[in-house]
Amino acid sequence: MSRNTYILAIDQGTTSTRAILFDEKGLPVATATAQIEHSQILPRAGWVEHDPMEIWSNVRTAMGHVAGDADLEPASVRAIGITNQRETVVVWDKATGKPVYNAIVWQDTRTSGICARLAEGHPAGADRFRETTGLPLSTYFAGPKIRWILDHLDERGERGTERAEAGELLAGTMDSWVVWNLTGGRRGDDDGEAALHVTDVTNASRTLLMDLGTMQWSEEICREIGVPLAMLPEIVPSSGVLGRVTRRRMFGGTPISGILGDQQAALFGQTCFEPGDTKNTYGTGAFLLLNTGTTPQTSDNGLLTTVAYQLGDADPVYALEGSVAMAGSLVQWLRDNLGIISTAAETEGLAMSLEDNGDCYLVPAFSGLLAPHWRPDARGALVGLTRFHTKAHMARAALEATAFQTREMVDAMCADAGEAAGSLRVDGGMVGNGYLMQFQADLLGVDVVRPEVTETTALGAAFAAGLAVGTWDSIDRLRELWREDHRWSPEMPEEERERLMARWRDAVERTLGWADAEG
Ligand SMILES: Nc1ncnc2c1ncn2[C@@H]1O[C@H](COP(=O)(O)OP(=O)(O)O)[C@@H](O)[C@H]1O
Ligand SMILES: O=P(O)(O)OC[C@H](O)CO
Repeated sequence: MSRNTYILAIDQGTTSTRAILFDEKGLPVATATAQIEHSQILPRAGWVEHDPMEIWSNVRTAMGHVAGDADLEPASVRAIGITNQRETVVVWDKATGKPVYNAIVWQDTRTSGICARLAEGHPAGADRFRETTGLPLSTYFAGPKIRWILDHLDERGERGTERAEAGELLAGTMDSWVVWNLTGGRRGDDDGEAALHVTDVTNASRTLLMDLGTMQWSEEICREIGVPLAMLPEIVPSSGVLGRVTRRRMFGGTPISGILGDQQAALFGQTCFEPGDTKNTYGTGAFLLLNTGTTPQTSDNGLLTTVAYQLGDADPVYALEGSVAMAGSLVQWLRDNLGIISTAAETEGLAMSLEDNGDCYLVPAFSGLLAPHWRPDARGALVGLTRFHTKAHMARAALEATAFQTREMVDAMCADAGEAAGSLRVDGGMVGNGYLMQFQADLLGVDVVRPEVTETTALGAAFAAGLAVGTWDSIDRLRELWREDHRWSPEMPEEERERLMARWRDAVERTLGWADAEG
């Protein structure tokens, strides 16, 4: 293999960490990929944590697998790109590099009280920070999670707030944590290298703390939420050399030149560079992003305004996003909690064994509903059951739930953008399910298109990193690398599509108000 030819992408996701090597054609090198799962720590209902040290260890192990590829010379890796589960936060001690608490995961709802208190009595309620940040007050985002950790330390007499204000504690999303460790980590190891504390604009735009207009932390909102500025990372563009891997580690000296939150990375990997380009990722959750160009667009229909990417010192590009928490995770729930399937892929055959859905709907509001409803008080429901129903109906209802939720987000996007969607580019673990993809095309009434490389998240991070070091000279070159693999076209009559949507909306209504909004 020739030198300086590859880009290494590290994809630190909700359930696993992947390391994938890409060549100059944007194709993964099959012998140099690794995927390692980490523990999901569920201390009580609604709480979800990860062990940051386990994740860091998995990053190193995954990189080790890639480095161990028999044909690879480490020096032929030209740059590293990082992509990550967004909103999940780590707070760590700057001096020791040790986390002071487990990472609080994006799905975790323990901050419902903090969010409700911040919204209470304010004329705009949960939308009080939307104009500045693009986001509603919700347990989903990172800022209130950081505040929760500081409160927790204060309650235990561990001076969380004081130490954060003094810059002794640092906070960051998973990108910050991985970069900190790759570039030096614990001080005092000591070859004089200082670890970097940075985050990219896309991750920062998910904290509820960043001003979308200035791309800087909003001092006012940080004060309101109670997150000291001294503990926050520097915000950097998504593509640009920000530092190098410390000399004492694997791939020592390699530039780190791309960071993107995973959903923005998938948008980038799908080469959705033009305003109007849209992708949907079907993984643990489902995330629909629409490129809206260089002006942030506010949603009147329950979507988020977020940063799509920023290349060097160019103007940032924005997106509208619809996020739903439960998609593939609902299939996992059928497998792990109910035990009615043994693999996720089985759902396809079960769904196809039926002529219709038997008027049965499964609304996965397990921890409330995110876009476009934003209802923390909703809880899951299976409606329409009779003695006739079987596990095949449950499997089909679980798959269809993902398609119905996607259609709700697409409808919101069309209402905001004032135009109907063209085709939809798709990726993520569930796109291997032909039944779901056909049903999605039927329900949307547009083509659903899967690319050849479905690891679009990792690919997006590789693209961002490679652009910065000259592997690719422009986004036009990246566009040429995207290739279609499969297309599903709508076959369902319009009347049937709308009948099914009406039944779904009715089912959703029945889940609202079941739980206390403050958890
Ligand atoms: N053939 C399939 N049919 C339905 N769901 C699937 C299928 N294959 C994988 N999944 C679901 O996709 C998810 C994994 O997708 P992935 O993109 O790897 O997720 P993430 O990156 O969020 O960890 C799992 O929740 C799994 O249940
Ligand atoms: O790690 P994933 O693929 O489940 O993505 C998680 C999202 O970034 C949460 O916003």
